[in-house]
Order: sequence, then structure tokens, then C-alpha cells
Amino acid sequence: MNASEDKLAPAVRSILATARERSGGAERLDVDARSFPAAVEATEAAGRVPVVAEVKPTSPTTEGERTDDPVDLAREMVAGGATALSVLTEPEHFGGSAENLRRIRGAVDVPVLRKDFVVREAQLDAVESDLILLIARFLDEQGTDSLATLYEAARERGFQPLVEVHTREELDRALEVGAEIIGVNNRDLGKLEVDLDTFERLAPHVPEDVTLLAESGVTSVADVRRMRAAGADALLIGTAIMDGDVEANTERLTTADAERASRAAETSDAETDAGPTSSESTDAKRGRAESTDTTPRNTDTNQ
Ligand SMILES: O=C(O)c1ccccc1NCC(=O)[C@H](O)[C@H](O)COP(=O)(O)O
Repeated sequence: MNASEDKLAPAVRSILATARERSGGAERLDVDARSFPAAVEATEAAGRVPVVAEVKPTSPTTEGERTDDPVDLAREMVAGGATALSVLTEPEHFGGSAENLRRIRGAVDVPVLRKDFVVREAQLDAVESDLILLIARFLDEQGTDSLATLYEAARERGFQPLVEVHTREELDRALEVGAEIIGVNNRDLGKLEVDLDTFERLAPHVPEDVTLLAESGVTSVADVRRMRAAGADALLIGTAIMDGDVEANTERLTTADAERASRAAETSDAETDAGPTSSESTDAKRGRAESTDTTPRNTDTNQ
């Protein structure tokens, strides 16, 4: 065990140890991916909150396991307005499988994220997906490929990599490899504690041309508004959607920002041709950096 692994929660150490042993696919994949940024834009245009709804049968922090057919759950999420789906493929700790992902991607037309702990290039070839998760904390370690290697390998296969970060140092590494889609995980994999401040701290340092997700711990309409006000282009939500009526939960969270959307539309209507576009005026309310210059912009105080 290396020094940084020593700081991981035991469940996460076990996930990582299993991930290191997992085999890859038989042949190199060539994916024709559905565009995630385009799906986010379409959701915004429709006045809804872009939500990546997660098919998460169980996890180290969840009691029990949801045993419904994952395809039924996925269809309910899409019916509730999900922009994209996240599908756990990790079997031992999250009850996922590559087969679940294959079936779900065949049954829906939204982009699908493969949520797993991929640490070596060959593991990219296990199953096709539109987005693939690369967790910065787990890469550049002994026994894993580097983030840069995996990022390039994923892009060469046609995947859209979602680089997950939790600290400023990880964010800087994500930006260095040129990540265009970044997720700030509010869950600390060291202690498994969730703190939404994490996103608020890091978002101002993410350039506006990056599609930015707030991941984990979003449980309510108030949390959705809070993450949106801090600059989230989209939210990745698992437990709060899986717990109970999946379609109703998704619908509630994707319509959480309706008031803000109608305010943005009103502002846009009132602007002349020379004024800013509605998306510019919406972005200007958030605390994101315009480029790699990390000066925070004004935050939205109307929330
Ligand atoms: O969710 C867990 O218990 C967990 C434990 C250890 C490592 C990762 C874990 N979750 C992975 C995730 O990224 C979440 O499933 C995802 O962000 C959704 O989070 P939530 O909305 O809080 O279920």
C-alpha cells in the first residue's frame, strides 16, 4: 500500500484493490459517442436542470440493494427528464455490471456514463459508453496508468472522459491534461463524508468552457439550486433519485431551477441584439473563471 492509499476509507481501498485486478476487454473499442455538452445545452434551452441520474443498485454508504431491472430504472429516469445516465459497472461494491450498461445504452437515447474505477488502459475496452469516468485521485499511482495516458487513450477510442476531482491539486492535473468535462466530487474518498462546500471552493477555478458537474451529496431542491448558483452546468445524482419513486425524484430535481430559468428567459427577452446572450447572462451570475485565469466572477446572490 502506498502513502496516499493509506488515507483512503477501507471500503475504497478494497474497491481500488479489486479494480487493479480487473481484466480489460478482448479488443480495442471504437465508440460513436452521444454528445454530453450538446445534451446539457438542450436541457438548459428547455428550461430544466441538466441532471445525470445514476443507476446505483447499492454502495458502501447505502443500506440494502435495489433489485429492480436497471433498464426499467433507466427508462424512468429519462421519463423524469434526466439529461444523461450514469451506470455503475463495478460489481462487488456497487452491484453493477457491464451487461447493465450495455442493456441500458441500447434502451435509451441519452448519453450514458460508465461509472467505474478504471485504472489501466485495457479496462477502457470492457464495454462501450458515451462518457467514461477517470478518477484523478486513483491515477498516477503505482500499479495504475497515468491520468494523461488514460485520458488520451479514452479520447482515441471515442469516449468523452469525465475527470473527477476533489482537491485543487487534482483539478490542476485535470486541467493540465486538457479535460473538457470535469466533475467535482463532494464525497471525500478518504473519509466517505459529503460536503457541498467542496464544489463551491473549486468551481471558481474551473474555466467556463469546461462542462462542470457537481457530484455526490445532492439530496434536495435546495442543494440543486445551491450547486447551480455555484456554477454547476450539471449535477450527478444517485442516492436521492434511487431512493423511492425514481421518475418522480428525477422530475423534482430537474425542475428545481425553473424559477431561475424563467428569470434568465425574461432577461434575454429584455436584451437588445447588442446585449449579452441568455447563456452569457446566466453564466455571469455564477462563480466560474472565464479561462485558465482563475479570477472568480460574480456569484449569484439571488438564490
Ligand atoms: O456512494 C458511495 O457510497 C461511494 C463510496 C465509495 C466510493 C464511491 C462512492 N460513490 C461513487 C459516486 O461517485 C456516487 O455514486 C455518485 O457521485 C452519486 O452520489 P450520491 O448522489 O451521493 O449517491
